[in-house]
Amino acid sequence: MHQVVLIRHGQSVWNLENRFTGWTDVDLTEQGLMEARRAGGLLKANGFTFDVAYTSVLRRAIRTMWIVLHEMELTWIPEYKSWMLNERHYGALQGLNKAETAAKYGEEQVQLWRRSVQVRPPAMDESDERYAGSDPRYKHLAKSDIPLTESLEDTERRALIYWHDNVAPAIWSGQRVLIAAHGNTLRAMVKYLDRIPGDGIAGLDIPTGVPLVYELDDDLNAIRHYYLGAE
Ligand SMILES: O=C(O)[C@@H](CO)OP(=O)(O)O
Repeated sequence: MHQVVLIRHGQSVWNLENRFTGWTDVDLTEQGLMEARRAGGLLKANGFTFDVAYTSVLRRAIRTMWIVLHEMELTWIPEYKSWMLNERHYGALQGLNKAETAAKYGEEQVQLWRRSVQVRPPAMDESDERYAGSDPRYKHLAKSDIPLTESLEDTERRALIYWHDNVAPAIWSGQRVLIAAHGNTLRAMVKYLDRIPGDGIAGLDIPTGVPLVYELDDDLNAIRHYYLGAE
């Protein structure tokens, strides 16, 4: 049996302010830092350990991974960062308040943007100062890979390329893997691991800073999953 532990970053400043975040690089709040410390402590107390860790290029996930590894006395293990594990790109909605946007466009429309598998939020313009193409961390990307908006399905496509190219081989080689990522990247992985068809994932939200343990068979099909230390 194989095992992989997924963790969504701790509460971020924009989680707290209820703003669409996506690729915006906001930091953790005090509560988020505490959630990450608690997660690391819980993993250690429950006998977990890791050989390798993966995260996005966004500081809320990176910092969560670092804190978890620090608490576990595992800061020495190899860690890899990739834009492919970034949060779903929220297009032109990035930065807007979710409640104000719902008041303007209606709850139903905002729910579609947030939780539909295929619907993309309104796209950002390339001339927008928030455009990721002007951020040095994405300068090595092909222009066609730099999103202007993404559906959950788009996010799933890139996250699974990363899974198949990097994570699955590590698991198969016997390494114990930690992935610190984001609400929608992890929803996309859960959708894949649990083979949830269509819009079946719509009602699933992943809490911040709680380790989600997946036990996998030799073909990396999920056998069971559980949250560690969740009430
Ligand atoms: O704003 C975001 O990027 C995400 C995660 O916080 O929000 P949502 O819950 O709408 O997917």
